[in-house]
Amino acid sequence: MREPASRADFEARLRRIGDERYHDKHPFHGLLHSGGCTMDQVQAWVINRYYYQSRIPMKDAAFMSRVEDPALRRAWRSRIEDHDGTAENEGGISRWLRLAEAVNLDPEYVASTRGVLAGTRFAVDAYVRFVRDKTLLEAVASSLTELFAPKIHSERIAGLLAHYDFADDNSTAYFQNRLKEAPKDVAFGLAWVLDHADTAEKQDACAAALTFKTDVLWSQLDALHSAYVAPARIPPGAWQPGEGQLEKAA
Ligand SMILES: O=C(O)c1cc(C(=O)O)c2c(n1)C(=O)C(=O)c1cc(C(=O)O)[nH]c1-2
Repeated sequence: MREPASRADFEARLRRIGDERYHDKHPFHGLLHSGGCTMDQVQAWVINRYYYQSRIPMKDAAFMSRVEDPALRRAWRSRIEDHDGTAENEGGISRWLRLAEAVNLDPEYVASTRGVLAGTRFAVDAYVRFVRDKTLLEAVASSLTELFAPKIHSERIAGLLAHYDFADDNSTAYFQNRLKEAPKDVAFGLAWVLDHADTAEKQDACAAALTFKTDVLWSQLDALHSAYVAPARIPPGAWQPGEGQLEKAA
């Protein structure tokens, strides 16, 4: 029988997956963060990325519906509140729609998810299904891309503020908040995975789940890049620049 890797080696294996495959290395993020995106491309990103945001609490609800341990459900449920909000706190979805307004998109249009690329839908829906259908261990492991998210959120805040007129504390509030919320989630998720992946096979399954998730993220940006960056090839039915605007440009 194969021995499982030590905790430290297993964690290093998971972190290497992020080093090699996380979507901070995708060329679309290079464009966005360096000020190279046109406003049409920024709008396309906001519209498509909303679909990911909108599905995250649904995948967390799918996860929780399968958890029998009340302590695990209690640790997990703040993820849903972070996105959907509470009576006291605005959630991430509403913050994302503030970003939509700041880039002159009609938030109702964005929330309708009309015009979202098929490639975005396929990738995001696959993530929700993965979490619904795989083991709880694989589901938690697939959330661990958030280990690598604070770096990209910091880069994004700095890049947007430096390069785009729409960027300010209001429009970047989503990312500012994630910097506060994500560390507690990922510390819990990582410890849970390290505790529960107690065989070599389970460790392999966790690595595969995290790899799958990096593919989910990368594929969304591939779809966006192919549709909206020259030579742009917008698929039938997808958002066309000029649609869903808050107000007509003067
Ligand atoms: O901007 C990003 O690059 C990024 C990446 C990820 C991620 O790594 O999945 C998440 C987020 N943002 C995010 O804001 C978020 O709320 C989130 C939840 C999850 C998850 O898998 O449960 N990932 C992410």
